[in-house]
Amino acid sequence: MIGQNTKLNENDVSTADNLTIRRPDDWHVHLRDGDMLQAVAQYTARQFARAIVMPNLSPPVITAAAGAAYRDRIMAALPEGCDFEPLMTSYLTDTTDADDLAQGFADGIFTAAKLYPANATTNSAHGVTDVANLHAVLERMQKIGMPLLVHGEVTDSEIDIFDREAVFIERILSGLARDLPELKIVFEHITTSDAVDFVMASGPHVAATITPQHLHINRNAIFAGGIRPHAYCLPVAKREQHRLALRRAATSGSPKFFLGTDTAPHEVAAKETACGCAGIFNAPYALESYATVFEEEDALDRLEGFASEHGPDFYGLPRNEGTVTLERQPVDVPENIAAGGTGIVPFHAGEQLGWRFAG
Ligand SMILES: NC(=O)N[C@@H](CC(=O)O)C(=O)O
Ligand SMILES: [Zn+2]
Ligand SMILES: [Zn+2]
Repeated sequence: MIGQNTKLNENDVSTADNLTIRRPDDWHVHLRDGDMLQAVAQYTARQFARAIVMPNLSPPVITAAAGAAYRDRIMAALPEGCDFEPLMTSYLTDTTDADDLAQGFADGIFTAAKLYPANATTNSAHGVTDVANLHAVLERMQKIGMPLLVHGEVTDSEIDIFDREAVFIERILSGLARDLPELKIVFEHITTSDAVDFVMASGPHVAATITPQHLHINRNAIFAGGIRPHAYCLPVAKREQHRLALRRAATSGSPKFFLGTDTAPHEVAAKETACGCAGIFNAPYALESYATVFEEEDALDRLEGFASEHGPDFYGLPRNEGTVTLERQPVDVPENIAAGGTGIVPFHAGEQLGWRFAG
């Protein structure tokens, strides 16, 4: 719904002063644990009603008991009575037990299960070495309607880092989708036109999340005038042609694409170092960042579908009640957000965005 505007036609999406949409969800977040969880959970809970919480803690969240305990720690990190629901995920390993996983899903502890190819990204050392090891687990997930979430990159060091997503589609994902046609698969944080094409060509059980950073930056941002650790995440940003394909997909109105920020906080000290961690912390200005892209693409009227409808529809969960409003007002993104000793540099640090989250 586009807000009333006294000066302009109220149907003119691109010039309205505010934008009110159904309360959105974030279908891919890293909330971490301990002090970092305490520092960052509020940012996701402020903008989103629900979030799919990644299980790549150290050690990873594998059992239903660990998932339930982590959910309790997340709620304890938020103010009393906070209206936010963390949706927990189980980290798949070579030895995941199908019965345990199905039980965790039936008990409402796990909403989905996450496939990290071993060593693909942060805290994925316990990930899956060969999807063949997961066959029985994936068949069970298909049967019970439990979504599979995928970090879609091969880990073969012989494969160029910019090709790892496309090669993952060829070598692994296309076979999975073919062999398990009813399995709900979310291809997480897609970064290439190859991924967009694959999702579009697949049946209704294959969807994808798209992050703000992959809509805003291409790989040049990582090397702009020097090496830029705060623009580095995995999968790494690709060429401009891929960014443009992602923008078309996100703003297309297709129910196969939905919001997943992949907010991935790392302290400054862990980013600005000889071997900096992968991950961009975008939770504090997530909706403002997406709204900027949708406005640039003349598609503000499609933000609600992407942010608040396609995700729950795919997962088979109810859409949220209530609304949030974005106002057309300049917002200065700070250089650093307090957390731990050195803080975190947020996405868009030092920039001005044109939308303000009004609650
Ligand atoms: N996206 C990232 O660059 N990093 C994530 C892991 C992930 O989502 O792959 C993290 O946990 O830091
Ligand atoms: Zn990932
Ligand atoms: Zn992630």
